Amino acid sequence: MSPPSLLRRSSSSSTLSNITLADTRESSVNVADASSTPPTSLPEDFSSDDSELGAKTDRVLRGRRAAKSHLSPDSAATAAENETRAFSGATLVEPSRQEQSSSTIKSELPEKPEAVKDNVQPDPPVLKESKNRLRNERDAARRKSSRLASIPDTVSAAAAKVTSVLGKRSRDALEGGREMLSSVKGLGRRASTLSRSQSQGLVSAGTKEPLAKRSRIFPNLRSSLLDPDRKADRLLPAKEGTPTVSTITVKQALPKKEKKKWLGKGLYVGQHRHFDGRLTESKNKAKQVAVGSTTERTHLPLPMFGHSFDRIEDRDFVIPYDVFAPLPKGQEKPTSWGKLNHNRFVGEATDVWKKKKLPRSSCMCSPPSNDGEMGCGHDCLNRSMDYECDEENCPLPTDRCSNRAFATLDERCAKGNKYDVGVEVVRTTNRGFGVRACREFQPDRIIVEYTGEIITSEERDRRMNEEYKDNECYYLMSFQHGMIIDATRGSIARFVNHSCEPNCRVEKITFQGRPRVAMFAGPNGIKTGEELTYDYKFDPFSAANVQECRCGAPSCRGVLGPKPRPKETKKGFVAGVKRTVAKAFGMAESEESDGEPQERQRKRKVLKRRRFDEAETSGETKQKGKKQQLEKENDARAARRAARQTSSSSAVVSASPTPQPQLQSQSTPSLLQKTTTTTTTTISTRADSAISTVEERSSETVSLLHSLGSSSRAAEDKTKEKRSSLRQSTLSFQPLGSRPISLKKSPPVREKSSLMRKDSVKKITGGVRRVVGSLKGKR
Ligand SMILES: C[S@@+](CC[C@H](N)C(=O)[O-])C[C@H]1O[C@@H](n2cnc3c(N)ncnc32)[C@H](O)[C@@H]1O
Repeated sequence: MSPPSLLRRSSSSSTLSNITLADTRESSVNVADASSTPPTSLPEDFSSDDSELGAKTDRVLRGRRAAKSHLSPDSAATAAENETRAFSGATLVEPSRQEQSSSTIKSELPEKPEAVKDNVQPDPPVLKESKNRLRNERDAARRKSSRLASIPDTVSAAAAKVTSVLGKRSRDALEGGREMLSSVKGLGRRASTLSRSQSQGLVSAGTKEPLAKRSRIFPNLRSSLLDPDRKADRLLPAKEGTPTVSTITVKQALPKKEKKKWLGKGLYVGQHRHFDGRLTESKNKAKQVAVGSTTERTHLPLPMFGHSFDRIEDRDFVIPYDVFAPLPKGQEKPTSWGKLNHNRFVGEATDVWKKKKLPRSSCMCSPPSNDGEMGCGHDCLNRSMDYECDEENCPLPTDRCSNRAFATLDERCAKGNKYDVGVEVVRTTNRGFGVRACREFQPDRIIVEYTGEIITSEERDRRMNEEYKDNECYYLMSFQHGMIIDATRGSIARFVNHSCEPNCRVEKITFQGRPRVAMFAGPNGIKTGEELTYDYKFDPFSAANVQECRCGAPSCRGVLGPKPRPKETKKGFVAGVKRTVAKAFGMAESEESDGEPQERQRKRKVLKRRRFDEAETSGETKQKGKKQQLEKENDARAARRAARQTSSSSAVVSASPTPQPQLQSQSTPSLLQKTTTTTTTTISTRADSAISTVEERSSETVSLLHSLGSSSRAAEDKTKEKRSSLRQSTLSFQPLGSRPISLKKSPPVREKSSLMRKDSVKKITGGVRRVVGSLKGKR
């Protein structure tokens, strides 16, 4: 009978054990050692009564099993017995191999001492020597075992590193692999994973169901590794007709094959499988038809491979317009900013506003014929007059009218979320705070309203002198009726910086009878992250207020506001210097001045004089003709009036046969004098009233223009031109800087309507005055 130890070794379940067996000299004690793998099968003919050593080893072994499976030593022993029966050497090892391995080991191992052979109780010295030898061998085996065990350790550590950079799914896979490795390690040493799993209640003695449930990724592999019996069972074909306990257990533990559940919603849901992100929608549809794919994508593509072709090929790609990228939290915030999201009239401005109501306007647009097209385009009367359409002044429904900027903005801001607001304050490198877009804005789209306190110019001066005298920045902008928006307490738009090549523009629009100022995207639109800028058209009023511009645009004017006009042209200056030098040296004036021959200069002067004379003459002639005509008319009118008076006062005179002209001529001096005086007075009175009438009427120009309809288009075009020039003055920035403003009173702000009025009034009054003057002169 072969020693139990040898058989125990030969029946090790793991492949590793089998390999080790051929060249390792291990004793029975080695098998029982804590550091070695517990045997999984025992020979059928093994008996614990064979020797005390064997019995001892067996007890130790049973004790360990009990500890690992949390069973009492007795039940462990029972389990071990069951296991012994179940995992017999015959079951696990092929007979030929078994024989071979047994014989190999037998031949390699030293013969048992005689004492052992003869007597079951060996002599103590012999036993001691034997024990020493065994201990040495055991140490050697332990070293080898730990070397083997370190391999899975290294692999496991590497796996842990990889896990940290992978996604959840990949991490799960690796986790499974790692457990697998530790199981391998456990097989080599002490099956640590198994015992841990057992301690966690994942594997119970009877069933492996919970563990099987947990290992979704490699259920078979993992459970077989955790359960060495099962692996052995799988590796070595069991004897026919000898179903073992392990076979039954494995069948029970087999998990159900789980079916992957794809997501039912997400960004790409609905796209067909052959969808190519680089193609247009129509091309994609065509491709789908060509491929014949009808399957819709019901899951998200993995993000790590998304746009990989663009990255690999270093190709540009467009981010969708609705990308929203706000700044991360913790940005520097401006101090001393009182937020005010609507205009507030302050002090006298309220009265001014109440007195000077803006006229109403209305458009006559019709809905566009094509579906989806928007009405109230450039030819909308409201739009051309900078009025916004609403239910009362526009016949189009809201969703067909494109002239509802402020209504849209109000709706957007009411939502109050960051995306709809779309702008945020940002610290710039060299211009203090600025405003950036955290989303994209289409061209001409309204972005943000410029609001603040509406004050009169007097209040502006007071504030500049008293409240803001130590400020570095001012937030004043021209408004309506000579009033000013002071956005020191105002909306975020006050932080928008100037640029000589701006991406936004500022417009004043009358919405429901009230003027409002807002920033609109320029013709190129605004991209996410761009800083908003507009041209301040800054009026510095004096050189002291001129500020250096740091916009960095290629066409930067260098200063905030219009470029300063050069005082003297280089040509004139050079010519002046030349003249001075010539005079100083007593030289005759050079033949050429400013590079022009004197003769030509003289001719030019003569020509100029002649033209001037001609113009004067023709003007005089015209004036003379007009005067004569006027005189004739006046005379006739006076004569008629005199005749009427004469006929009423004296019948004699009327009855006299004296021809009318004579009578006229007789009475001419006194009558004419009187008439002329009356006429002059009447004309001058009329002129005054005409001026006032014109002034009154001009305020109605807006509504008149509207009623004129198509015939007023030409007038509108002119108005448009004027408006563009007006915007410059109306929406220019008020003087900034530390200069006390009241010292140099700012010129009155010219408004659109007032400019129209003044121009037309000037013409009319000029004409009337000329006529009156000529009449006076005649008199
Ligand atoms: C209405 S504030 C704009 C917000 C201001 N940056 C702030 O931090 O409050 C106008 C002031 O900003 C500065 N600024 C704006 N645009 C500028 C530019 N292009 N170059 C230099 N300074 C500019 C000037 O000091 C100007 O007086």
